[in-house]
This record gives sequence, structure tokens and C-alpha cells, in this order.
Amino acid sequence: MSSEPSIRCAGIGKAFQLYAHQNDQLKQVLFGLWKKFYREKWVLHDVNFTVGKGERVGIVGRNGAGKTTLLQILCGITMPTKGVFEVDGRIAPILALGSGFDGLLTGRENARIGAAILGLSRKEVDARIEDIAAFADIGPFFEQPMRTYSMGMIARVAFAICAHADADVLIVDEALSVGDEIFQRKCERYIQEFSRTGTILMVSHDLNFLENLCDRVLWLENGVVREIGAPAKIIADYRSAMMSGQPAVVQAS
Ligand SMILES: Nc1ncnc2c1ncn2[C@@H]1O[C@H](COP(=O)(O)OP(=O)(O)OP(=O)(O)O)[C@@H](O)[C@H]1O
Repeated sequence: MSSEPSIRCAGIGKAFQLYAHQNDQLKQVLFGLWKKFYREKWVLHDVNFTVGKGERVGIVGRNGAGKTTLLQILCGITMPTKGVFEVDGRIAPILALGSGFDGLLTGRENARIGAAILGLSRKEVDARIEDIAAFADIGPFFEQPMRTYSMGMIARVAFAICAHADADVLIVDEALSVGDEIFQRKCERYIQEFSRTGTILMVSHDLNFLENLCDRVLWLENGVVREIGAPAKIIADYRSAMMSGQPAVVQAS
């Protein structure tokens, strides 16, 4: 692991715009210069941390703590409202698995497009498509339109693409929960293997997996970093807060 940062978050804040009425969004577009037609809901507040090159950092936190939102910002899926971030290198975003797939296209066609979006050239896609199919391991379904797939099958194709994207940084959000036991083990093996060379930032509710895999764990609570440090300590603190039913630290919105 190098001391050079692979991921850097400085003062990240995120507010979603909540509209009370359906037509308020249109009013905002037309008259937004003069009046605000939405309420802001802040879900991340001044999040600061860095992840070194080759480091493995896990993120824990209760439902709604802001974990997914933070990963979505780092993957460029949503913009922060405040603050700056940098991710150095090619990202494999293993989150919202399959949300970008076209249901009318086959698994193979979607895999080709997905791999290209992650930065592989046509030649690289040609060379890897059979490995992607083998990793996904969904048999003849790979040639069927994806609208006929189960959630688990969609996750298999999405994970298989990310696993063949030559990524430097793996950003994973609870991806393992949708697959069956065999596929979960395969993904875990892949993540373990990747962790020898690449940077990993991973959200999971599987605390044992994070404790075994990670160099550090970040505990996010109500959109703020409550603790970051050695996995055993942070996970023990997090577990005891959960067990004691300790209320989450409330942030003003
Ligand atoms: N598009 C959106 N518009 C408004 N609020 C949103 C939006 N997306 C997320 N939120 C809110 O932001 C907060 C954080 O959500 P997020 O999904 O990041 O939490 P999480 O920590 O990943 O939770 P979980 O463990 O349940 O997956 C929640 O209160 C959620 O309702």
C-alpha cells in the first residue's frame, strides 16, 4: 500500500431537493431564479477522508446513513452539493448493479456496452467477452434479452463486467447480497484477489467480511464520519452502538 491517495474527499456535502407537489419541479425550472420551490434534505455533511493507493477501506453505518450516496458521488453518478473529491485511476463501480442495462438487449450485448463504458477498447472487449460470460455463469441466458433475467442474474452479469475492467479502484455497494451463495463466494474471492493490487472502498453490512478484508473501516452516521480507523475497534464500537440501541447522532438538515 502506498501513501499516495487514490481517493480523496474534502468537505463533501449532499442535499437532495424535495418537492412537495408534482408541478413544483416545473415551477423551479421556470421561476427558480426568483423563488425556491423545494426543500433541501442534507444527507451528507462535511465528509473528509482519504484512501491510499492499494488500501482497503470498508464503510459501515445504519440504513439511511448516506453510504450509497457517498459511493454514488465518488463514481460520478450524482454530484456533491458541497466539497471536492478525486479518484485516481479507472473505477469499477459495483453498485446499483445492472441499473444501466437495456432490457431489450441480450446479456452479451449489454456486457459489451458495459465493458466499453468502463473504458475497454473494442479489441479488449472481444478478447474478454467469453471470460465475462464464464464469470457470470448464467448459461444460455447470456444470449437472451435481459428483461427475462432475475435480479441475481443481472447482478452476475454486472459483477462479471466489473471484474474484467482492469480497474484500479473497486467501489462496491452491498453487491454481494443479491447473488446466491455460490456467486457470493466467487465475488468474495475476486475481491480478495483484487485487494492484493488495487484500491477498494466497500459498503457492507457483513461486518465479519469487512473486518477480515479491510485495512481501515469508516463508520458513517447521519451523513457524518463518526469514526475511522482499525477495523476491529470501529466494528466493535459500531456493534455495541447497534446492540445498545443507541440513537444515531442527529444532524441538523
Ligand atoms: N434521490 C433521493 N432523493 C431524496 N432523498 C434521497 C435520495 N436518495 C437517497 N435519499 C435519502 O438519503 C439518505 C441516505 O440514503 P443512502 O441510500 O445513501 O443511505 P445508505 O446508508 O446507503 O442506506 P442503506 O444501508 O439502507 O442502503 C436516506 O435518508 C435516503 O432516503
